[in-house]
Amino acid sequence: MTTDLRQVHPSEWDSWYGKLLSAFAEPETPEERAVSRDLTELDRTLGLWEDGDPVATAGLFSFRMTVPGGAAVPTAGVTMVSVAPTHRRRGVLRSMMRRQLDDVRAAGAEPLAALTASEPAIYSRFGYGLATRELLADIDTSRVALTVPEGADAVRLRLVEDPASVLDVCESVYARVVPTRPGMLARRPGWEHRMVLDPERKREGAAPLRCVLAERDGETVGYARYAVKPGWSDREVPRGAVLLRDLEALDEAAYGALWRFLFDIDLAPSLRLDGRPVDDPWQHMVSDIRRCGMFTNDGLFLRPVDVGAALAARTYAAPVDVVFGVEDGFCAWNTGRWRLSGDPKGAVCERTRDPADLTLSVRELGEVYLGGTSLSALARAGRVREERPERGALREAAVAFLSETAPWLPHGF
Ligand SMILES: CC(=O)SCCNC(=O)CCNC(=O)[C@H](O)C(C)(C)COP(=O)(O)OP(=O)(O)OC[C@H]1O[C@@H](n2cnc3c(N)ncnc32)[C@H](O)[C@@H]1OP(=O)(O)O
Repeated sequence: MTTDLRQVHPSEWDSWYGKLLSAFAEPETPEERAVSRDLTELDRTLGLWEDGDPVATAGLFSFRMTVPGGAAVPTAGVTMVSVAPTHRRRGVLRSMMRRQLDDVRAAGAEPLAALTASEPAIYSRFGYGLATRELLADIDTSRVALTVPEGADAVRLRLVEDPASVLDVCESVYARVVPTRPGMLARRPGWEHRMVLDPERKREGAAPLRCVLAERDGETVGYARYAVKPGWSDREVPRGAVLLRDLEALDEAAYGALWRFLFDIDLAPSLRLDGRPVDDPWQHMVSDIRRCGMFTNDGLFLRPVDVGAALAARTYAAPVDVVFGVEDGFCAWNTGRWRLSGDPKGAVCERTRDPADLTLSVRELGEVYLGGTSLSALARAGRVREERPERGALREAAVAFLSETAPWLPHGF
C-alpha cells in the first residue's frame, strides 16, 4: 500500500472533490460544483492518496482580511477539509494541518490563517481561536416596530427577481464595505457567484432567492438578498417567514430602508437572520428586543502563523507597550516573548528578552486579534495570566486590542 500527501493535479479534481462531498454526505448541483471548481486554488490543495485513491482533502484560499485599523492582511483560508470515514482518528487531519501551516510559513506572505469549523471543538489544538461570533435572530415583525434613520424615505428600492443579474453592483457595494469591518474578506473575482447559489435542497420550502437594491441618485447604495417562505396556520392566518441571506449598505439611510422593507413584507410575520454582526445596528432600531429571538454562534477561527508580523499588521485603539509570553504547541517558531508597541497609527512587534507581562497561548492571540473578544475576559476565564498586575499591562492591552466595530465574517468558505 502506498500513501502520498500531495497537491491535486487538475485531472484529479473531480475524484478529490467527490471524496470531500461524500465526507459531508451532501450532494451538490452541477452549478454549485462549477463554482467550487472555479474557486479551488489547485496549487494550494492537498489530497492524501492511498493506492491512487483520495482518502483525505484540504485546501487553502488566498484572502485579504480586514483587521482593526483597516489594513487588508493576506490570510490563508483553510477549507475543504475531510478525511474518509475509513481513515479517521489516526492523525490524517493533524498531518494536513501540519503541512498547510508549514507551507504558509515557508511562503512567508500570510501572517494569518483562518477557517470556519464544521465542529468548533476540532481546531483549537492547532492554535485556532474563535475571533468572530455571529448573531442569529427570529424577529416577530408583527409585534416589533422599527424606527429607521433619517433619510430612509429618500432611498428608492428596486426589486430584482434574479439576483445573479445584478451581481456586479452588489459586489461593488460589498467591496466598499469590506475595509470598514474587521474580519471581512476581500475576495477574488468569482466569489460573488457563490453568494447567489440557490439550490432547491437548501431552500427549506422557501421561494427562490430575490434581491432588493437600495438606490439614490441613480447609484446603488445597498442591497439585500432574501427569500420568502410561505406558511399559514390551520385558521388561515399568515405565518410566512422572510429568510435574509445577506445585506450590505453604504450609509445609515440605505441600511434603514432595507431593514424596513424586510420588516414590512406582507404575509411574513417572521424575519430570520442567519449570521449577522453582533453589533448589527437594527438591534437599536427595534421597539422590543425580547421578541427578536436572538442568539450567537461561532464565526471565524483565526491563527497567527507569524506572531510578530500579525500583531504588527493591525493598529491599536490606544497606546500599548506590553511583552507577551507566547506558547505555541503546534508552530513552535512562535513560542517565546514578543514586545508589542502600538497605537492608533501603527505597531511594531519583535522578539525580546524582557520578562513577559502577559502569558498566553497563540490561540488566545487569535481570539483577541480582531478586537471582538477582550483579553480581560480571557484572563477571567483563566486563559491569560498577568505576570505583574501592578504594571497594569492587562488593562492596557485589553483596551488597545478592542475594535470599535465588532469583527464579523459575512460568509463561510
Ligand atoms: C475548515 C473545514 O473545512 S471544517 C470541515 C471539517 N470536516 C468535516 O467535519 C467532515 C467530517 N469529518 C472528517 O472528515 C474528520 O472526522 C475530521 C477532518 C474532522 C477529523 O479528521 P481525523 O483524521 O479523524 O483527525 P485526526 O485523527 O488527525 O485528529 C486530530 C485531533 O483532532 C481530534 N478530532 C478529530 N475530529 C474531531 C471532532 N469531530 N471533534 C473533536 N475533536 C476531533 C482528534 O481526537 C485528535 O485529537 P488529539 O489532538 O487529542 O489527538
